[in-house]
Amino acid sequence: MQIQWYPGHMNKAKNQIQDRLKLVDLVLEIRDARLPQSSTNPVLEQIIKAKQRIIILNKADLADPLMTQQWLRDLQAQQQMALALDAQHTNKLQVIQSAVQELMQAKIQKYQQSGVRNYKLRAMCIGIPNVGKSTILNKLVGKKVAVTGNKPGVTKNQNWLKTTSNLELLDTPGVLWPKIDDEQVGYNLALTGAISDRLIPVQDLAVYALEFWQHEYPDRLQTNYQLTEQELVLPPAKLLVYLTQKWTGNDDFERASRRIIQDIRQGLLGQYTLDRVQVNGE
Ligand SMILES: Nc1nc2c(ncn2[C@@H]2O[C@H](COP(=O)(O)OP(=O)(O)OP(=O)(O)O)[C@@H](O)[C@H]2O)c(=O)[nH]1
Repeated sequence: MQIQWYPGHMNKAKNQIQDRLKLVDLVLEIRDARLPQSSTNPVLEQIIKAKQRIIILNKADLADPLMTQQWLRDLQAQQQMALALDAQHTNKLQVIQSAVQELMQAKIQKYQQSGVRNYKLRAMCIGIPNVGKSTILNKLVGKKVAVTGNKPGVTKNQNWLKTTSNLELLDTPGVLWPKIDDEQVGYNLALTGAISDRLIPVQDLAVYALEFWQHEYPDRLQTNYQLTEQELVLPPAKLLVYLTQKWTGNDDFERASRRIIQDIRQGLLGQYTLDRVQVNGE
């Protein structure tokens, strides 16, 4: 798989995030609920760890609800505050405000004890492209704000965006590039549209998706594509051949592959979570 990755990018992202971290009390780390693992960066994880953090599994409306619950339990078991969100269809993000107050309890108490009333809690949104950072920022602020974070170096003076509570947000979200040294992570990111699927041959992506659905959600695959029991268990590459012939009447594998990927993105194959929680013994 050819995915361009240069250490320079990583260093730049690392330095930018590190600089901005000094300005905030906490980090709102936005992940894709379908990819709680693949949509983060293990290297930058070390830097962020130093700060108080709330992990937001966004796009929960697209993810498998049972898996989301398992992921939340898993994160909470690691003493990590985490919540699931559908920022697209939720107007008020009170759930984030409440989590911030809970996480910052000790700091709030200190302010209160020293008689400071108009204290602010400052946060930064962080996340890989397309996870919903702008959507969340806009909704927390209550209006559409220009987000300049994806253009490194543009913003010199940091602006603070006010929300309806005592939370203020840095106007430049930190872009957390995914670390793609694992082929499966690349496939997961491409399937959800987090990275361009031109980076991976479309047929490979379709075969990967078929294999995943055969394994995790066979009923939906069977119903949606009207497969017999025998067809459902074909090796995934053979299943793609079968579907291609059925749909295109010829060997237009690319068209059939695109259809499968489109069906997944449009939700025709249901809610799904590509990163599975590792349960002990698995
Ligand atoms: N279904 C669904 N879509 C969402 C949700 N949140 C955001 N989106 C959509 O996901 C796409 C990306 O959202 P953005 O808010 O632009 O994401 P971003 O992280 O700021 O993206 P970059 O600017 O690329 O870094 C948009 O089409 C949003 O409408 C959600 O909770 N559910």
